[in-house]
Parts: sequence; structure tokens; C-alpha cells
Amino acid sequence: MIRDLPSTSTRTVSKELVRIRNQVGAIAMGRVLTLLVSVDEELADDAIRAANDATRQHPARILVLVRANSRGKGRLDAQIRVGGDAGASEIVVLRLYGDLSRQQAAVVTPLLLPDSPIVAWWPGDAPADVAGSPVGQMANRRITDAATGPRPATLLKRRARHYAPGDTDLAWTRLTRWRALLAASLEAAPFEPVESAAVTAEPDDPSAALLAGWLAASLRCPVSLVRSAAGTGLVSVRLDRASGPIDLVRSTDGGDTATLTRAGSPARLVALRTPTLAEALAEELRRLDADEVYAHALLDGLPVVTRGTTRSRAVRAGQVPDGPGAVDTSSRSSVSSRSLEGLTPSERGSDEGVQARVDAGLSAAREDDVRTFGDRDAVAEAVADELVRRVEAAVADRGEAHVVLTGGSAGTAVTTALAARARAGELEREVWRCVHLWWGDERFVPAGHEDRNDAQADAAGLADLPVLERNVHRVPAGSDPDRAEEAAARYAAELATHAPEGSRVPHLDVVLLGVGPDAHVASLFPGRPQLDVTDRTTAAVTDSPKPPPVRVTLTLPALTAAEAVWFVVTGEDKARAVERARGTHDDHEMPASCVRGRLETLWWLDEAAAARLR
Ligand SMILES: O=C(O)[C@H](O)[C@@H](O)[C@H](O)[C@H](O)COP(=O)(O)O
Repeated sequence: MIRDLPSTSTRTVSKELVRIRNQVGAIAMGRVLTLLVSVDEELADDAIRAANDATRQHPARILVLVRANSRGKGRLDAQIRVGGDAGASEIVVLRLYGDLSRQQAAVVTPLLLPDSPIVAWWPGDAPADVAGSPVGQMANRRITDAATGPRPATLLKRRARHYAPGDTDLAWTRLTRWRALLAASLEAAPFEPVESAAVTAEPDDPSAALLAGWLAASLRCPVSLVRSAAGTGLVSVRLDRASGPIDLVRSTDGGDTATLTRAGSPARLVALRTPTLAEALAEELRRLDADEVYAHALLDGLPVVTRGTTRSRAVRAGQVPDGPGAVDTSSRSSVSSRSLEGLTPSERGSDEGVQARVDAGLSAAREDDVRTFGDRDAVAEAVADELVRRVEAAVADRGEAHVVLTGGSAGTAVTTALAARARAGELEREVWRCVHLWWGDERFVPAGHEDRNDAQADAAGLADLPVLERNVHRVPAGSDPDRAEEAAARYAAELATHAPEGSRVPHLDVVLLGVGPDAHVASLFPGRPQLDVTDRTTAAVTDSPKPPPVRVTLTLPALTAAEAVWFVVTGEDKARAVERARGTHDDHEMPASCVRGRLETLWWLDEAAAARLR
């Protein structure tokens, strides 16, 4: 449905929106994210397309403020798009003429929803002080794009001067895969400090500048920017170490690959595709907390990056790689995994200022977000796609990722989907070697028994994932119910081994949970004593109402320590449990209502399981 309202007012637009929503039963507004786009006329169409594609995965309101002709009489032309090609979104395009083009905030305020988180995006020119601007002051997060400006380096300096928590830039977002590969490459023995680094790119490339800033802030070593010819984009990164350099060099065939070379090992071909505008925007829309790593790169790293020489001189001097390494596809570099030294800024004892920013981000965090798909396979495919993106971002930021798998049919379907991606070469080995897999619960039966969740994961293709066996943390097996507590204690100890200082579990990036018809999750069943456990991260169950009776389960303190909790639920027999669990908080009769992620809680449902949410 598209409705044009020429020469109109926001009051009329607001009334028309209500009428159309009632007519087409549009998305339940509630806590839907609002994406505010402030854009000049010439970039408007591309921006609307990217915003629509970026929000296809989950409902959003898109309010586009187009700065049309600022001369002449003030006028507002509006267009409302709901349903159809607006996907799950409601799109309102407001073209502002004359002096209205300078009153964007006043024009859009009546259209905002009281409790909807707001993300503002400037696809092109943005105010010098983004957070201080009238539109920026409305938003929880603010997205700029230094790559679209005439002088990107100047823009980044301006971003730094006016930085406020919640600011980010798509020139940074486009670096996630580069950062994941570089962080993962330092996961390889010998573990030694990086003595210096060089980023080679065309002059004024903002992504290259931010990548250099990230390396300087994270590795605390000299970093230089080497200039390549105009139009070559971001060419390569060299990390100098005592045993020899690590080189990440983009392929020159314009393909989506690069070569990663470590001293003493042959070059390996890795995937290195630049995300589309919509993919980069979608990545930013997934979080509402401040991006500390971006802030460190921009504020602490970038100012100490030195301007190097030209690429040809640097190659002659042996300071940067000449080109992509010769790839020997037969090799398999030996990699062991441990947490990085120095490359975990957020572990570098964040100051109270940073903590306050993170807390502000947490309090604004988007609550439950429902994503509905046709059937279980479609749910599993979508979960697998998103999980791959989250793992790459986690490895980019911290050098490792921790994912908790779930048993049950939906959980197994996700493993099947991940295994298919691995066989298709879509899971970058360098990255997934830094991934740790855990289970939210396990049946206490002998190893390999078909009832075990890990056995069902094995049958679904777990071995195809390029994870290291030592990073697949299986719950101890057994059959004597009297030994279940001991197994639980051993699993708790293994969790603690991988936990950061002061924590009992690792930084759990995503916890996947199936949900039973009684709203149980993991092996936490309604009204059972394991729900009351607060001083341990695991517990034994000897009387599970769902066979088999003896199990080991993570407890609520462990599950709720997760950054993101994803309920993966399919089938009409779950619709009531989904409705009841989402309708309350912390009810031990509905264990799923007791689990939320620190930053995010998503419900990945098929139509049948979502049937009662309409
Ligand atoms: O060990 C288990 O049984 C599971 O971990 C359990 O919590 C499961 O996830 C739910 O019972 C949903 O199972 P289905 O997805 O098969 O319905």
C-alpha cells in the first residue's frame, strides 16, 4: 500500500498512519525500532532501499526526512508505504521544502512512538556535532558514513571531536570481517606481541584510518597508514612480529577474497567480502548499546596513527606485502586457540565512564524482538545466518566467541543449517577456530547415546563446522544418576576455566534455547528446584518430566549472563507456551519467562509457534 500526501502536515500524516494501520492490520507497533533517516534528495532513493532491505529481518518504522529544495516556500510532501514492498516495515517519506528543510526534528516529532528505540542514520552529509543535533538528540544510536563525504579524514576528525556514546560510522561497520580475520590470525602460535603494523590503502580511505586506529588502540604498537593509488580502496594489513609478519592482502581480481599469510606457513585464501550498504546498516541496527571498540579506535587509536610513505616505496623497503601471497590450498596451518593478549580493549579494565555508557546502552536495549518465518527450516536458516554474523563480530571485537547450543528439534535444525554453510565454505576457518561451543543442557546418558544432545548435533553435521575439537565443550557423560551432580560440577568448572576475571562463565555471545510446551528451557522445568539455584552455573536433574529423566543443565545465573538469548521455537504445540512466557517475567511456572539476554532477547518462531502473538 502506498499513499501520497502532497502539501500536507504532520498532523494529517499522523491521522492517515493510524487509519492505514487499522485498515491493513500493520505491524504491532509496541517496542518496534524506529529508524530515522536524514538525507539529501539525491541520496534518498538508495537510502530508502537500503533501509528497507536492512529492516527486512524484523519489523521497524522507517521515517525518512528528505532535505529537498531549501529555497522557496515551506512545504511538506509525504508518502506512506505499509506492507507489500515495505516488507515488515512502515515507511514514511517526508520531503521538506523551504524553511521546513531546516526543521526536521520539529516535523518528525509528532510521528514518533513514545517507547520505541530510535536509531538515526545520515547516509550522506551529517551535522558536525551529530549527538548534539536536533535529530541526533532524539536517538539512542547515531549512524554516519564517512565514506560518503568529500574529505573522509576531516570527517573522522570531526566525529572524534564531537563523539558521544551511541555514535558509530559505517566506515567502521564495513571492517568487521577484516577485524575478525586479523584478531583470529593472532590466535595462532607463536603467541607474541605485534611490534608494529602498517595499513595500506588509497589516500583518505576512512575504513583504513579506523582499522589503523583499532590496531593502534588494541595492540598499543606503532601503526602507519601507507598510501596506495587512488581507487584501490583498502589493500592490505601487515602485523610485524619477531617470528615474521602476518599479512592480510585483498585479492587483486576484484573478488571477495584475500590471502592471509603467517611467517612459516603458506598463504591461505579467505573470504573477505565488503558488506553492502543494507548489510552494514543491518549490522548496526542489531545493537543499541554504545560501541566501545569503535570509540577506542576513533578516540585513542586514530590520533596516534602515523602517515606512512607510498606503497611502492614501502614494498621496496620490505615494510608492506607486495601483493596477495601464493595460495597453497593443500596446507592446513596449525592453530590453537586462547584469549588474545592486548586485543581485548573491553577487558582492559573499562573506566567507569565507559561502564556508564554501556549501562546507558543496556537500559535502552531493545527488549524482546520477535522474528517469524514460514516453517522450522526457514527459522533455522535465519538463525544460522545471524549466528555467523554475530560470531564474526565477536571474534573481531574479542578474538573469540562463545555460543551455547540447545537440544531439541529446533536446536538440531540450526546445527544442520550451520553444517550446510560450513560445507559450502561459508564459515571462515580462521574465524571459527576461535569459536567455543557449549550446551545449555545434556541428557546424562553414556557418551554417543542417541539421546544425548551432542550426539544429535553430531548427527546433524557438527563435525563439518571448522571449530577445534577442544573448543567443543561436551557435558560429561554417564549413566549412574548418583554421578549427575559430579558431572554438573565438572561442567561448571570447565565454564569457569574460560571465564574472564570475576566471572563464572565465559562471555557468552549467544545462548540458543528451545522451549517446551510447558515453557521449559534447557532442563529447567516448571516449579523445579533447579530454578532457585543462584550460587552455581550448573545443576543436575534426576526427575525430568521430559525423558530421559537424568540431565545436567545450565542454571538461570549462567543463562542470563549471556549477551544475547535466542529462543528458537517451532510448532503449534508451542504457541501457548510462547504467548504465556512472553506475557510475563520471572515466573518459575514458565521458565522461559525467567531468561533474558543482557543486551538482547530474540524469539525466532515459525508461523505456528507465533500464532497466538497476533
Ligand atoms: O534436552 C532437551 O530436551 C532440550 O534442551 C529441551 O530444552 C528442548 O530444547 C525443548 O524441550 C524443546 O524441544 P523441541 O525443540 O524438540 O520441541
